[in-house]
Amino acid sequence: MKIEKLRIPEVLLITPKVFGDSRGFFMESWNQRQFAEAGLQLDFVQDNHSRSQQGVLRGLHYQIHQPQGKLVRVVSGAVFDVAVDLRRSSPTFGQWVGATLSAENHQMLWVPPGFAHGFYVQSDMADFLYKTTEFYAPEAERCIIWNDPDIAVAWPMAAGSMPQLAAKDAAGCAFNKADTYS
Ligand SMILES: Cc1cn([C@H]2C[C@H](O)[C@@H](COP(=O)(O)OP(=O)(O)O[C@H]3O[C@@H](C)C(=O)[C@@H](O)[C@H]3O)O2)c(=O)[nH]c1=O
Repeated sequence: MKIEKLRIPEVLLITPKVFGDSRGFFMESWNQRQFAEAGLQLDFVQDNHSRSQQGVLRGLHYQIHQPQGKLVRVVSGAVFDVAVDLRRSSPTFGQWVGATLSAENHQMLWVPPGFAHGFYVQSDMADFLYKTTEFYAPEAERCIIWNDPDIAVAWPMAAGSMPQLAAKDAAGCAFNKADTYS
């Protein structure tokens, strides 16, 4: 398992070792010891699975209380996955990083607590799996609008095209009015 820091160094891109053979493949999708060696002692409490069709965008989501760390991956299809730093004390506050996660590249992203998270589905369909370090807390849920001009995520979609959004995501908050972390 290779664990790399991205431009925002707390966000990690994980490339598992994939053992292919005539039956298919095997990989470890989570290894507590290797994350501990990389400085992250994580206790996951929830595993989630969502399926989305092409053009769906979910995000940019976070929980202002009980902030969740998320270890995210794709087991069918491909998405562009994004983490936005919402920690006011951080030198990268308001910045984003992204990576393409797919069933083909098997890569995972570690999105730490203190970040908003979202993804855009590029394949016909995508199955998205993630582990979280805190339970779902709907009253603490917040959403920043996906196309906020200050954050300016470079979503891989044609200029002027609109993603498919949940009503709550279409009504997401502007970054400059959003609740953030200290
Ligand atoms: C996230 C979540 C939702 N739900 C329920 C609430 C709702 O009725 C239904 C669909 O929820 P949502 O529309 O919020 O699902 P979704 O838009 O997929 O929300 C997720 O988006 C990605 C980007 C994240 O980062 C996640 O943390 C989470 O916010 O599932 C749970 O029961 N537990 C959960 O942990």
